[in-house]
Amino acid sequence: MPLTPLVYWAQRHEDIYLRVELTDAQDIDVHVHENFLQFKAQGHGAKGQNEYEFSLEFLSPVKPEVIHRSTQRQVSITVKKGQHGWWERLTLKERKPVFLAPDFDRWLDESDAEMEIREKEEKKNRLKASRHKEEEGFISLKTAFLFVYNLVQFLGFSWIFVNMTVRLFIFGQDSLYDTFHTISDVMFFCQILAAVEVLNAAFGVVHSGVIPSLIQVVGRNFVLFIIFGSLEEMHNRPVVFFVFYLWSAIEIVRYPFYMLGCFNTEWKTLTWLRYTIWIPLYPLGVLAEAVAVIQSIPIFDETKLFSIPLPKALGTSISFSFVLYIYLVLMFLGLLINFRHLYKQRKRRFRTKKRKAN
Ligand SMILES: CCCCCCCCCCCCC/C=C/C(=O)SCCNC(=O)CCNC(=O)[C@H](O)C(C)(C)COP(=O)(O)OP(=O)(O)OC[C@H]1O[C@@H](n2cnc3c(N)ncnc32)[C@H](O)[C@@H]1OP(=O)(O)O
Repeated sequence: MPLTPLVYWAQRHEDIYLRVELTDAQDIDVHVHENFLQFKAQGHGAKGQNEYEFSLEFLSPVKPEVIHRSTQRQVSITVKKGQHGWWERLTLKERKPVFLAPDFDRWLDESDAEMEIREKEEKKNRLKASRHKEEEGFISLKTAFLFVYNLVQFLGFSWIFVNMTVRLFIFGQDSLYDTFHTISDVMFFCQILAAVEVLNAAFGVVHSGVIPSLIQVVGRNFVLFIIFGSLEEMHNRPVVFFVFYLWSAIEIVRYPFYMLGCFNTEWKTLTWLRYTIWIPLYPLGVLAEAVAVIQSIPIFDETKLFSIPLPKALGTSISFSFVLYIYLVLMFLGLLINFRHLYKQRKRRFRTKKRKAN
């Protein structure tokens, strides 16, 4: 014959807690329907090892989900109230069942329970506020980092652009022949640093595309380090002037635009320039780079620099110019990808602005 275990109870505004005095309980079966709870389990209770069961008709309906957890000493049951609120008693009948008693370990009266809710909410708000502070700290660190990065690049490219322009006015055509000697150190610095842009895009620091940034940085550094840097014969060619001038012309607009963006500010003329002057500059820049690559092909063939040695049976070596022919095709593809990307950015930017203005 099943016996009834001792059951202790307590409540909060949202939950009912039941503690069933059964040790080593097994085959626990708890069912809840509307305001009815039924419990059945095998275990060691007040009357020794036996099957124990009880049922409760709650004061109000409860939610059907019920959580129970059994430990060596007891079975804990949590039932969610159907509606948030305080119950004046647990059961529908005013006379409480004899096996039921208050759980003084968890007992709180209504005002204490309200205080508990308030404390929990305050704790949550404090946590939220500290998270918000952390986020703000991270954002200001990110803004500071981007601002300094953009400032350094802006100063570098401004120095290049102004220096080349002044030299062009002073020395005329002669200045085209010694661009590499006067400018290359700063250009090397700026272009190595530009690798940061690929990392920024890859780690989501800024909303730039990774592929367009990679094409831009790899493309420029290939020309700078391989074509110009490794061939002394290229140093005095006017093509260096055109490549450097076209690169720096966009950057003295792009970096100040980003600097203002760091503070959610914009200057309309600068925005328009950033999203417009690439239209002539990009094809011209790639054209100038292609001319540099084509000019370097006979030099690589002659000097055999970077040529790839082959096994004797196949011939002596493959000239690096073979790689350069492939690169010329890649340049064309890179130009298409970045042109499309910049066109989309331009459309997005001006469409958003127009919508905001309406
Ligand atoms: C896989 C490798 C293969 C290699 C193959 C090589 C082939 C090579 C072929 C091509 C070679 C080209 C070489 C380059 C030549 C030239 O440069 S010619 C001169 C003219 N050039 C240009 O006009 C291009 C200039 N470059 C760019 O515009 C960029 O580098 C870009 C990656 C091509 C595009 O920029 P992107 O960042 O995607 O667009 P934006 O609209 O400007 O930015 C998006 C948002 O991100 C914010 N942001 C980006 N960077 C920063 C930053 N540093 N600081 C702060 N904020 C930044 C920006 O504000 C935008 O924000 P929202 O407006 O809020 O979206």
